[in-house]
Amino acid sequence: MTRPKRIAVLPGDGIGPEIVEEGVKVMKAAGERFGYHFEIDFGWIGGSAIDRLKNPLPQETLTLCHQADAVLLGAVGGPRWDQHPPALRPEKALLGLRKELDLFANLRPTTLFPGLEDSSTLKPEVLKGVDFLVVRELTGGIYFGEKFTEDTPAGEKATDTLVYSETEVERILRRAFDIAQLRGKKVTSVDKANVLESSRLWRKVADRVAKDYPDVELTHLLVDNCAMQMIRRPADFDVVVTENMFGDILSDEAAILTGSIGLLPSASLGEGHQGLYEPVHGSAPDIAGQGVANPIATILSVALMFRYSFHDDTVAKAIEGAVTDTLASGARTMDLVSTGRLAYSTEEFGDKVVEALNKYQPDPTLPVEAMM
Ligand SMILES: NC(=O)C1=CN([C@@H]2O[C@H](COP(=O)(O)OP(=O)(O)OC[C@H]3O[C@@H](n4cnc5c(N)ncnc54)[C@H](O)[C@@H]3O)[C@@H](O)[C@H]2O)C=CC1
Ligand SMILES: CC(C)CC(=O)C(=O)O
Ligand SMILES: [Mg+2]
Repeated sequence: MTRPKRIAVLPGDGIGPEIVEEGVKVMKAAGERFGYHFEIDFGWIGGSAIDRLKNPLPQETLTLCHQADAVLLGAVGGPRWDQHPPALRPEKALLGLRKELDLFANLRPTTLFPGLEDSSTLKPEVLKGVDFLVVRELTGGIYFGEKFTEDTPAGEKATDTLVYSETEVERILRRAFDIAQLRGKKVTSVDKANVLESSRLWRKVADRVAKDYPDVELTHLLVDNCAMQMIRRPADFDVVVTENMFGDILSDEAAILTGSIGLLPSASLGEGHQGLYEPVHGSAPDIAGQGVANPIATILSVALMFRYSFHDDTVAKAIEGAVTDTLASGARTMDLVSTGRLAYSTEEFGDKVVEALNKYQPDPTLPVEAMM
């Protein structure tokens, strides 16, 4: 039996096309091995869409995404478009797409691959046992609030507003608690309730929601303290739930626990099965076009696509296992390589993962990942 799936693929800007090519390669290899047939539609987004169609998020791209079972995205943005007006910036497309598909829950898993302890700038003993999930609210908060600039006697004045409704806060907290029940049963809710009204609402809702999950332990942390604890005692965290901007910042920090931001995947989900899968990192203009970007974050995002949109943990685990095996064989991209060792190109690493995927034997003793 072949399972048909329609995938919208949006390579975007900078290293986006390079890493997405490897993600698609692994997705197709997984499809061949595990009986999926993919119909792939490529779409323009971000700066490349501005250049071609004068619109960072063209209607045809939105239509492809609406029709798809899942969306795979590279990254958007770059210095070329940094002076554009707000509505014509590449990043506007990403925010618009997340909002349009109502993907309010951004899952950003942080785990340490065996053998990569030396790639992190932190001490190996601090990293032992790191395995947590940042659940970031993705369609509200300061990135979506009213913003404007005005001329005043004190010069130009710029305003960004941070707004959250109880409904928005409750649905992301419930998602975090639901996931925690399937993991380590610990939720750390991160806010700035000593200063922000929106955070006081967040904390009040978190306390109320927690009453429905008596088996899950809730801890509140102020975001500044959380930023510190995350690198001081990272193995203590299980599910970290927070608002949009705090989650954006904390998840980049979390990348350093694993060795590189080139390793962190993400899944953006709403109420249904459809999801947007993309690396946590950006378009990395500093290394774009050189064939040296780490494709692992994108490949692991494909694994999350199988897990969350196709509810197929076997394939997700096979892809994750293939990445683990490839790293165990000593293959490293430039961001992970230790001095004196040879780095694989983006393409070579992708080929290695496909090779490992074709050889991968599932471990029958491993439990099937608990899924929502
Ligand atoms: N989801 C998205 O599309 C995102 C887009 N951006 C955009 O990307 C552009 C660059 O932003 P930055 O702040 O430089 O963040 P970035 O994440 O693109 O890069 C930060 C650093 O990490 C490195 N890096 C990132 N991904 C890598 C990979 N796969 N392999 C090896 N090294 C990697 C880069 O070379 C750079 O030194 C900006 O225009 C920004 O707005 C930033 C974050 C997310
Ligand atoms: C446009 C930005 C909000 C993208 C970003 O940094 C992210 O989602 O991590
Ligand atoms: Mg970010």
